[in-house]
Amino acid sequence: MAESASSATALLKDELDIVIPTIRNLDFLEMWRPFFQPYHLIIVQDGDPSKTIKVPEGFDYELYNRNDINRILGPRANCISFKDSACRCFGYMVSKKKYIFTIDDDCFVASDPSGKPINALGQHIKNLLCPSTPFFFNTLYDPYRDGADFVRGYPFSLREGVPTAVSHGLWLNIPDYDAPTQLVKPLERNTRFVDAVLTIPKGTLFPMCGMNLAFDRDLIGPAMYFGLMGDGQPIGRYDDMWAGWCIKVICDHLGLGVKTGLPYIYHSKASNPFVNLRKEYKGIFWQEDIIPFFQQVVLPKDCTTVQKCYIELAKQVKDKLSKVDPYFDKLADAMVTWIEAWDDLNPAGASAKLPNGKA
Ligand SMILES: O=c1ccn([C@@H]2O[C@H](COP(=O)(O)OP(=O)(O)O[C@H]3O[C@@H](CO)[C@H](O)[C@H]3O)[C@@H](O)[C@H]2O)c(=O)[nH]1
Ligand SMILES: [Mn+2]
Repeated sequence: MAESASSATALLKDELDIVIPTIRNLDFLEMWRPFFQPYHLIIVQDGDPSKTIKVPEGFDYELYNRNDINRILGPRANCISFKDSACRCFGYMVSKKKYIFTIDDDCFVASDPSGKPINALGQHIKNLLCPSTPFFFNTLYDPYRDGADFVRGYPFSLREGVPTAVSHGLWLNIPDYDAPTQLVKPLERNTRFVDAVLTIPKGTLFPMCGMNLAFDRDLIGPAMYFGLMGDGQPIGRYDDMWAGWCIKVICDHLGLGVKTGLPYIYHSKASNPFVNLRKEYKGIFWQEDIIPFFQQVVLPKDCTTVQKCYIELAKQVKDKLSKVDPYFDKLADAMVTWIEAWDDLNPAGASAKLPNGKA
């Protein structure tokens, strides 16, 4: 029987939104009901806005389609992707909560090796409420976990850790492989459950997947822009990757932590590798320039807020990546538009206790 988060016991019930990008009906929520029901959902409906998305009874949600995005953002709506899961970042922008958990609609409840259903949301909350250790690697993994600690030789001056901004979960069954790997290994399934949560060390980038991801919106929200993907764009399936590289250099600069590992979800279906190849191929060779760019990024000391960091990053993208392809010039402008829209919808000091409801 799944351990359920009743309204009374649901951790961060009024401080966390669940953001779901979708082009399908949301029947998958039935299996998540024991864990998700107490929480507010923000559904970002992609594709045809005239299509009706069915949400199972009993969930508290707000739903935005493309007409809503255009109405709310006006001309700035062009920074939100269309016909790509990148549209989910609109949900981050309109949320009024401190925490976000985002999950794909083909991600089901996974079971741990004992067969117990995994409360992925509960584990993300644990990860976010526990410090990270980006400055010195603890070889016994998460030192704050019951039954573990800092090992001998770990500097005591670093044992307080830093605030955790991002919790990156993993996937059983269909792994998040790129199209070439998917084509070479069509039958490969991830059956390996690794019972660990790791802080990604400072100065190390990672490939962030958006299908099972949580973050502290107050600490890093403005940098969680999923870029220009999908319709009318030369690239797709690099939405979460781009956001992951941006948030990691900013977290490193601001002294915030990023964790990966538990929780697992069960990724139920593989998207079409041929369609994926068409979306990804430019990214596969562009990233050989993008990664060295992010590895050399230095943010000035006076970049003391996420917005200032992000605007500075956009400038450097424009200066140094536009020569790779004019797309990056457009992307850099969209990064600035995103921050303008974010600050419009989230004026500094606005109470996080605002009621739910359509922006
Ligand atoms: O045009 C679209 C397509 C899909 N969605 C919604 O987005 C998620 C993910 O869709 P799907 O599971 O079909 O695709 P995956 O390849 O498994 O997605 C993963 O790869 C990355 C693609 O960027 C991403 O990080 C992962 O999500 C579902 O909820 C679809 O309903 C959409 O909104 N628009
Ligand atoms: Mn999927």
